[in-house]
Amino acid sequence: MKIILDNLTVSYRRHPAVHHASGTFAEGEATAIFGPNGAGKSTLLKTMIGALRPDEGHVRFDGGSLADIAYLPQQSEIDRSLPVTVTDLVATGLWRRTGAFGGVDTASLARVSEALATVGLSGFASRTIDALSNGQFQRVLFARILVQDARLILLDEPFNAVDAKTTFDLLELVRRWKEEGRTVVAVLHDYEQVRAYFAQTLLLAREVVAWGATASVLTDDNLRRALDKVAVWHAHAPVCETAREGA
Ligand SMILES: Nc1ncnc2c1ncn2[C@@H]1O[C@H](COP(=O)(O)OP(=O)(O)OP(=O)(O)O)[C@@H](O)[C@H]1O
Repeated sequence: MKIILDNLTVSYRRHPAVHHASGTFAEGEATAIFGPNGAGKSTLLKTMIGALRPDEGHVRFDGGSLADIAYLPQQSEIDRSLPVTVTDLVATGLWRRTGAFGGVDTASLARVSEALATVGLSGFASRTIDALSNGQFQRVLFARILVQDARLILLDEPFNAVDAKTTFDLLELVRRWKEEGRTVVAVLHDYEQVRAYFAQTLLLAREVVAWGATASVLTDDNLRRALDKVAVWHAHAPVCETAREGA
């Protein structure tokens, strides 16, 4: 499925965090969203899943819909104090098929077990999620994405505070998803990870600085332009005039 941003502006109290962004996330590609802190990366993902409403412009899905998306928020936004088991959490990835109260049948349990094995967590099925390390928890969330079987996978800083071995294993899963023809979009801060696993990059600094083949986007010149843009806008982002007209 292809995702098209059409002149997208998203604001917090009319101060734009994403400003007139246009472009296309290519189908079956792995695209990194790269940019300085405060560049609007998380805001863009939240708008793509429908959690934030644009002031102006649209997100369009070509060949799919919101229901085909698996979204992984930043770890800091997830409540890990809930007394749920690893199996319970991974099984929520099946809700789209079973409904929230559909129960977990034998076939579903088999899918959950298989996903846990794939992420190297066989034997963790009945642990509660508060008893996991950051890396183990992130493996569980990737297992949940596996059972979701989504065409579009959105990941927000998936390797933050995650150990090197887990990061490597989960990046290999990203590679597999791409080989399976899924569309993967990930917010990342690690330049080497982007270069090794993401053929496409969107460099965002509130506005689109560059978008295309990673090698041509992540140039010194573009990175400097991105930093300059965010430095100027970050502290006193002005009210967007077009957003104000629409408000
Ligand atoms: N709920 C909110 N209310 C008001 N302003 C917000 C809110 N969330 C984000 N912002 C502001 O919007 C801008 C973009 O934030 P966003 O989290 O999208 O950036 P980011 O590129 O994901 O940053 P980081 O790399 O630090 O996670 C920032 O200036 C931020 O302070």
